[in-house]
Amino acid sequence: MTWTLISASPSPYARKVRIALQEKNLPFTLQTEVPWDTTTKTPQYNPLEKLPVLILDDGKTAIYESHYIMEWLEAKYPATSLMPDDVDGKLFAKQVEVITDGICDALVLAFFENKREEGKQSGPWKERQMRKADGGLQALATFVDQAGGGEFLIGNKLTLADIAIASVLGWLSLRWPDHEWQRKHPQLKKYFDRLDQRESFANTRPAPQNISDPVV
Ligand SMILES: N[C@@H](CCC(=O)N[C@@H](CS(=O)(=O)O)C(=O)NCC(=O)O)C(=O)O
Repeated sequence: MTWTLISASPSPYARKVRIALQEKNLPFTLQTEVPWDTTTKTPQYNPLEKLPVLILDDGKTAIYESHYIMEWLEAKYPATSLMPDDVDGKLFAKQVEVITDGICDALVLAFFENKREEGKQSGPWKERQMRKADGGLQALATFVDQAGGGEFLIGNKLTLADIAIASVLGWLSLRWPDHEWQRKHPQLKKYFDRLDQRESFANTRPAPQNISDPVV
C-alpha cells in the first residue's frame, strides 16, 4: 500500500505538499475531496477537519497541517532537500511560508465572507482580510526584488520558499482573477511565471471545485 494525500483541486496548502512529494520522488495516491461537503473523509484523519492530510502506508497514520507535512517530509526524506543548507536560509524559507500561508488564510476568510447572503456580509471584515493579503504580497514582492531576479528565491536551487510562493500566487490567480498583483509587482509575476513552468508546478496547477453543501 502506498501513501495517500487528501487534497482539494484549488488548495494552495495541498499544492505545496503535492509539489514536494513529486520533487522528492515519493509515490502517493491523490485523493481529491471537497472538505466542505459532508462526503469528505478529512475529519476521519484530522480532528481540525482540514486538508491536506498525508496518510501513510498503514492507512491510518495521518500527517496534517501543510507546513508540518513539509517539515515532516524534509526531516524523514532529506534526499533532494527542499531547504537551503544554512540555518539562516532555512529560517528565511520558513518565514516566507508563514507569509504565504497567512495570505491564504486571509483570502479563505474573505472568500467565504463573500459567500454570505448580501445583507450579512461584513465590508470591514473583508477589507481587513484583503489588507493582510496585500501586505503579504508586498512582502513577497520585496523578497523577490531583493533576490535580484534569479530563478529561485534562495540560492540556486528550488526550496520551500519557491513552492510556497508559487502555490499562493497560483491560487490567487484562480480565485481572484481581477486582483492587480501582477500589475503592481511585475518582478514577482516574472519570477512566478518562470517557476510555474517547472514540471511539478505545471502538473499541480489549481482548478475550481464545486462546493455542494452550504458552508456559511
Ligand atoms: N493551516 C492549514 C489550512 C488548510 C486549509 O484551510 N484547508 C482547507 C481547504 S483549502 O482551502 O486548502 O482548499 C480546508 O480543509 N478547509 C476545511 C475547513 O476549514 O473546515 C494547512 O496549512 O494545512
